[in-house]
Amino acid sequence: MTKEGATAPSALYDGALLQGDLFGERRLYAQVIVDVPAKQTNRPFDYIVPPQLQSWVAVGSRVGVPFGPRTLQGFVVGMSDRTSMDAGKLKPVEQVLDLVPPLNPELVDLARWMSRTYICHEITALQAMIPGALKAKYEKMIAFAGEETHSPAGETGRQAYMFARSPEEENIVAFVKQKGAVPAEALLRRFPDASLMLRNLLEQGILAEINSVKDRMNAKKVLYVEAAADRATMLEQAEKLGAGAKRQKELMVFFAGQPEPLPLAELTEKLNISAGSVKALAEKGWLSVQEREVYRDPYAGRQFAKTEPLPLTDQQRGAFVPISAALEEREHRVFLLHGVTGSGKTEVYLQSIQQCLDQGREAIVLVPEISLTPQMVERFKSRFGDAVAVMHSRLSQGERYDEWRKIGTKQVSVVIGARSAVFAPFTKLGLIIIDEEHEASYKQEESPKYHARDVAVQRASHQGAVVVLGSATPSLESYARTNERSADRSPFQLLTMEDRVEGRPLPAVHIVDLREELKEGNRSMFSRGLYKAIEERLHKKEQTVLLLNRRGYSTFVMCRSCGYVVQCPHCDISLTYHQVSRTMRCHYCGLSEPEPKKCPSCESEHIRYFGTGTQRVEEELGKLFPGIRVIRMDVDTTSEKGAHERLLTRFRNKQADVLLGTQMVAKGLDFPDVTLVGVIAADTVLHLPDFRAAEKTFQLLTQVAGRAGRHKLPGEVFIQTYTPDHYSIVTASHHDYASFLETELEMRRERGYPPYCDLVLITFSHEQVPMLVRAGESFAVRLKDKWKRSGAGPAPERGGLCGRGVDAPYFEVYGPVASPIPRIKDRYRFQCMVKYRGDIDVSGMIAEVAAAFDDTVRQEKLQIGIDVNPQVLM
Ligand SMILES: Nc1ncnc2c1ncn2[C@@H]1O[C@H](COP(=O)(O)OP(=O)(O)OP(=O)(O)O)[C@@H](O)[C@H]1O
Ligand SMILES: [Zn+2]
Ligand SMILES: [Zn+2]
Repeated sequence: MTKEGATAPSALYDGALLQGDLFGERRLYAQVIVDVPAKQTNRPFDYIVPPQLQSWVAVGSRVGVPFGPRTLQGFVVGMSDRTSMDAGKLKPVEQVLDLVPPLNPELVDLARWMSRTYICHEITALQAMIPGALKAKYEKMIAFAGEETHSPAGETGRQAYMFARSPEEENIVAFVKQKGAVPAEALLRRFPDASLMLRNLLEQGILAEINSVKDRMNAKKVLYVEAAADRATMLEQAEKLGAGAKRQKELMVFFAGQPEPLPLAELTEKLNISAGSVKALAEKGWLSVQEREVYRDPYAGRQFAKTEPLPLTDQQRGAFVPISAALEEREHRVFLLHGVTGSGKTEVYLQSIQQCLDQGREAIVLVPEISLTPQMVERFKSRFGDAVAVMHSRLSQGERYDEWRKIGTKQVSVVIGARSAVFAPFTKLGLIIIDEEHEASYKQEESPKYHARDVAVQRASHQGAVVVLGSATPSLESYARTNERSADRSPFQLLTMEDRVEGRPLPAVHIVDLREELKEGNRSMFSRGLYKAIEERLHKKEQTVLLLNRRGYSTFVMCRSCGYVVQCPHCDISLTYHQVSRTMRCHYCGLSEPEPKKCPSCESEHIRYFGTGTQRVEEELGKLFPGIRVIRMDVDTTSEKGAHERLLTRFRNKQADVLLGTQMVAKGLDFPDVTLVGVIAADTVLHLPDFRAAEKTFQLLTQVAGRAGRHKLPGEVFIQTYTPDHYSIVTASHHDYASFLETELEMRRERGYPPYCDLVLITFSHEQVPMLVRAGESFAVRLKDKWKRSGAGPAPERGGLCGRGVDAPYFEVYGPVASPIPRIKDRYRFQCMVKYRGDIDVSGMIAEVAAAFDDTVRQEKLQIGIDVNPQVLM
């Protein structure tokens, strides 16, 4: 049973029961968003802040609050001395979970913005901002309800306590009383046979059951030992110890000369003594043992040699000066730094950060998870030392939590991390850098489906901070914004670095036509050119990087003789092969065709779906070059903690000739002896059913080519492909972003895709197809209706986007059609795509339509997923 009025222990009071009247002199109310992601709870609820908690509760605090029969975790999103509710009916905040609020008003606002923009519950956005360790864990606690509480039950509790009979019951009560509150589980572990007695005590009101919110992870604590007396006393007492206490004597002498506290573990190891000796001396009062909070430091013991700023090249200076000026002005600006691979973008970042720190402000650096390598971290740690916290998913939950805590306590002023580091709770943010800004991994694929780039811009505008988006291959969306003409969005400022530092040349790129190789009788996965080039590197003891892009493998059908890829006649997108039904399907319009037996273009029978893995490439390398040392880097070899780092370190130390891998070898690596890069098959991404396929191909090829010849030795690149004439491959081979951009923009304009419009993908899933079709169609109709009634005019004809001027407002709903992945876990999936342009509150409209489906969603188990500006169209 739950006791009315018994106040839960607060984390602040270390388990002691809170006391006192609910209303002190000052009335204070907290608006709280509770930990229930549902439509009914997607708004703040008012709670009374009791006087003893008033100095601890602030906007951004995590609290435990009663909600129905439960106690829930919640976030305080507002504070007020009045409430529009009936104050007499409001319940009090029970717990405050942190000494320092983990979020701040700016982040709370950001969560509201995310909730509107990405159509998600506010609690989902708030939860995304804190490390997993702080997500709520609910625990049943047993507390003493007797004389110490002033709760209504207090009196009976005390009386009942006097009637408590057995000594065992007395023991339990004494134990709970001493602890203040004990987790029910722990209590039963301590008194294994006491469940019946416990129930009695609860029923008599001596003990009370309370719900408590706990963190999943606690700060790590370590025992520290230090001398409890001065040097002379320690030595004097050491003399008095008998011969039997040799170890204790040693310890006393040691501590006589040791003014600083030492961790117990270190002490026992160093002096080879047992913890028992320490305990004995502590009991005698000569040593003191204390618990201290420590940080789990993933980089403990690592030395980072300090680096000094490099004198900037002219092009670096050209980029740095405007960034520096904006920082100086404390002006919110967004820069797009377009610098070729090896142009020295990192040094521009480092010096910009330095300036930001010199102003007493803070900086966030985002890098794609995959390129958050030790090398990258080292560059920042070496320049800024302990001021840097690192956050990525390969850290343990505890390590991540500790790195994050350093931000709140102002021990660090730079955070380098993957996507979610954009939420680092800095309050004096001056600069956010997003390296490789084109990377799809900046988009979170589960709710809240945010894009770190948009969040960064939003945060920076709020705090008057500068954003620098860096890339050798900027996304079309970002590039287009450097030419922004609409009144409601400010343009990004373009900064360009066209050359590598010290005039090092970009590598020479050879495109190899694999159809020719086959014609000449070469069935190996290595063309003759690439084979010779690898052989040469082995001879010269230089290194090779080989990229095998597995994404998209086995899904498209291609002719090995002529390179023809089966495409949808209506959509200009490759058809996807479905092995089970042996059919080819279009995921945009739903077309389905049987698998072809012969190439429709050249009649060859060498037409088949594509497939090859890194393991097979490794085997073949071994056969072709006996004794070759290969490091394979893919999901299989990097799943273990630290494996990624270990493999790269081995490669850097030249313990291997070839680094073979998936996308993870393409980014950020800077190894002086890599002079050859080979791409086994460049087409794999190209034929994904995705309007960004060409862009992704261009980016990947440019990035991986950029790994070669970055230092003294010149580099060379081989791109093997069945479509050597595709513009994304041709332009990548010439390092020609401008030409790629021109062609690709024209395609996007014609087909009506970003950056010429925005997209929202709405995915419906259900066990039955008819239900889905009905729901999808009704959704689309309602949405179109809303648009019409908004007075913005009739929806244009299909394809109308390209006919109109690129600036005219536009709105159209496509579908419903089957999703590219038509069934997941026995649920069928359909989707609608909204394309729009202009300052239209499409998120708001969709949210309203979705709300009308709430009942269906609940009753019929229909699921509706909404993805604003999706990166993945599956
Ligand atoms: N001003 C400078 N003087 C001398 N060397 C420099 C200078 N700036 C950068 N470098 C060196 O040039 C190399 C390439 O720089 P960096 O790795 O920053 O390139 P990048 O632009 O980030 O390339 P990528 O996009 O491929 O990651 C590095 O080895 C770096 O130490
Ligand atoms: Zn063919
Ligand atoms: Zn189609």
